[in-house]
Amino acid sequence: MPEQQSPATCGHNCGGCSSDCSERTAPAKLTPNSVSTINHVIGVVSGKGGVGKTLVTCMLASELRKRGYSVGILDADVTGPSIPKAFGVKGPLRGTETGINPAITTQDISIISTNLLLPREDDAVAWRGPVLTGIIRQFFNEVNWGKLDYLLVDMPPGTSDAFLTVMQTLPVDGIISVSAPQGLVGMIVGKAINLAKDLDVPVVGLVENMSYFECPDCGKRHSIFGETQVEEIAKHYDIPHTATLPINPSFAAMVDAGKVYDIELNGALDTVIEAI
Ligand SMILES: Nc1ncnc2c1ncn2[C@@H]1O[C@H](COP(=O)(O)OP(=O)(O)OP(=O)(O)O)[C@@H](O)[C@H]1O
Repeated sequence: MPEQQSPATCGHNCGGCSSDCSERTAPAKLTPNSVSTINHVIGVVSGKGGVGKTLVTCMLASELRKRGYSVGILDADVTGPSIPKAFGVKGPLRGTETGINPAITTQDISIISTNLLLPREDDAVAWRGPVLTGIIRQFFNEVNWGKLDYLLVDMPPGTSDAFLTVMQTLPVDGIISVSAPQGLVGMIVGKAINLAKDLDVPVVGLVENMSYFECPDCGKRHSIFGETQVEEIAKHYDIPHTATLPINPSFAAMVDAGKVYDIELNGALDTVIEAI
């Protein structure tokens, strides 16, 4: 949690202080730049790394786009960005007087990501918390997003600086949590859900990724990582909409080939899409 300041050291920066003092004001939310309007900001979070949050972000963006919405993705995973590769887009990006132009995929999805700003996509990013959070803010309010129905924010794993910055300074309408059917994952995902609730950000959906594997020969479903927990977690945390995704090697292959848009979901994420 943010540090608690004493009245003597108070800098009137409520976003960086957990004190519940009488002068506390809600942290101001950022607004997009003068050429941009964004109708809905949705965070995709997990708490635990490697559960498929980026894949789910890309799938949700693609599905929304296929339904005719204008969509952008803000890759808030500043040190481990993978959204551009999944869509097969590269930098460099160009700037204008109002801000930086996002990369646009062939399907017209706008993307901003650290990887689009680096000379080489495997260049390491070794920035500390304040720099990372500054970049996330700039990715929101110094990018020429234009008119977007949805901006999806792919969060880094965990609940540290980046998570707090997104939840407290971006006008997030709700989050979708991504989980996997392992007890440990469920517990850690719960931390992100609880923190979002503490910050008054509604959790609108839960996607359990790698929920099962369907044998391509006999069609039988196998619970590789354990039995599904999606309904149990949703009930426990009062999350209204759930969806499950199988383990499917073709998903990873499509991501690696930059063709995430072409993955056929066959309605797998419909309940969550309709919730946002
Ligand atoms: N359901 C799935 N079936 C097959 N492969 C998957 C599935 N979900 C994710 N993957 C693959 O697993 C890897 C990790 O997924 P992804 O990058 O989406 O996870 P993440 O939660 O965003 O990770 P990080 O914590 O690093 O941000 C990727 O190679 C991805 O393509």
